[in-house]
Amino acid sequence: MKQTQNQHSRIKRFYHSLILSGCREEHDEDTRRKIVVINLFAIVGMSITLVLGINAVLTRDDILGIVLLVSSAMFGLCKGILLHSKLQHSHVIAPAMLVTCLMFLMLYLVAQGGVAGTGPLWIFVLPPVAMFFSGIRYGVLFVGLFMAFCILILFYPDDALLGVNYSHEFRVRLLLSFATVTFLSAFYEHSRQTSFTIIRDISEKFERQALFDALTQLLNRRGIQKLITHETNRAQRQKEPLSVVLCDIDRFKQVNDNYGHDGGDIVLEHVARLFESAIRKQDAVARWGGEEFLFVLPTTDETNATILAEKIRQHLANTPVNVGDTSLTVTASFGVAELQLSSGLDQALSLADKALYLAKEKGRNKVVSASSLGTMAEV
Ligand SMILES: Nc1nc2c(ncn2[C@@H]2O[C@H](COP(=O)(O)OP(=O)(O)OP(=O)(O)O)[C@@H](O)[C@H]2O)c(=O)[nH]1
Repeated sequence: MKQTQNQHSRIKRFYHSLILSGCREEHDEDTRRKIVVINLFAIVGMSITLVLGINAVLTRDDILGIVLLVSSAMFGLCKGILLHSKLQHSHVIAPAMLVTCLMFLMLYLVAQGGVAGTGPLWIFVLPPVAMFFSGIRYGVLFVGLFMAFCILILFYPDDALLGVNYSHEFRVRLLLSFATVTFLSAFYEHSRQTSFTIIRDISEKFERQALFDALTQLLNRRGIQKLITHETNRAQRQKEPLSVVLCDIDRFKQVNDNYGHDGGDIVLEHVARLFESAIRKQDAVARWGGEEFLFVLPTTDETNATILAEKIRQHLANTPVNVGDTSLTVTASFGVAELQLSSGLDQALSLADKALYLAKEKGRNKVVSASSLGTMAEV
C-alpha cells in the first residue's frame, strides 16, 4: 500500500517537473496554461532539434548540425530555467529565450536552406508561438524584427547572405504567406485574450454573487462560512476568545406590510450600512437570513461583544431611515454568545439564537447574552 503511494507521489512529482515547472500559486489560470505550453514546447523543441542535429552531423552537414545542437541546448536551458523553482520570473525569461532562440534558428534555416532547401517551411511556427508566449505587442515586435532580417537575407544584393538558391517568386510568396500567418496569429491571440478576459470577469461575477448578498452587498450565509471556519480554528489554536452575535430586525413584517417590499429593502440596506460602519476591520457581519444578521467578532469575549451589540442597538434605534416621505425608526434584537473551546461553533450559534429568541420575548430592542440565559429566562 505504502509502496503504491510512494510510486504515485513519484509519478506526480515527475509529471509536475515535466509539465508544470515554473507554475506558482499566485499565477492565474491563463499564466498556468501558458507555462504548461512553454514546458511542452521546450521539451519538444529540445528533442526535435537534438534528433535533427545528430542526423545533420551524421550526414556530414556539420554547420547545420552544430546550429541544431546549440538550439537543442538552448531549449534545454529554457526548461532548466523553468525547473529553477527560486527564479521569480522564470515564466517570463524562459519564453523570451525560447522565442529568441527560435528566431535565430529560423533565420539560419532561411539563409542556408536546411535539408534540401526545406528550411523556410519551419518559419511558420514562429508567429503563433511568439504571439502566445509574449503577448500581441511583443509578439508583433519579435515577428516584425524577424521579417526585417528575412527581407535583408533574401534580397541582399548578389544573394551574398544566402547559402541556397531560391527563385524570386518563392522569396516573395514566402514573405507574403508568412505575413498572412502573422496577421492570423495576432488576430487569434487577440480573440483568445478577449475571450479569456470575458470568461474571467463572468466567473468573478458569479463567484461574488455566490458569496455576497445582492441587496445589502454584505457576505451571505455561504460567504461568511469560510471566514467562520478560519476564525474558529485560529481562536481554538491560539486560545483566543471569539464571539458571535445574531441580530434580527424587530417587526420587520410590519415594515413590509406598511411600506411594501421595496420599503423593506430600503430598511435592510440601511441596517447593513449601519452595521458595517459600526464594527472593526477584523470583525465581519453577514446577512444570515431574510432580516437576520450575524456578527463574527475575533479576539472578543462575551462581555465585550455584549457591550458592542448594545452600542449598535442604540445607534440603530437613534438613526431613523427615510422610506418614501416617512422617517422610520428601526430597532433590532441581539443574541450574544462566546465560542467555547470544548463545544465548538454550532453550540455558540445555537446559544446566540436562544439569547436572540429571549430578547424578542422580553419585548424586543434588547441585547441578551448567552451567559445570562438561565437567569433572564426566569425573570
Ligand atoms: N423587503 C424584504 N423583506 C424580507 C426579505 N427577506 C425576508 N423578508 C421579510 O421579513 C419578514 C420577517 O417577518 P417575521 O419573521 O414574522 O419577523 P418580524 O416581523 O421581524 O417579527 P419579529 O422578528 O418577531 O420582531 C417577512 O415578512 C419576510 O417576508 C427581503 O429581502 N426583503
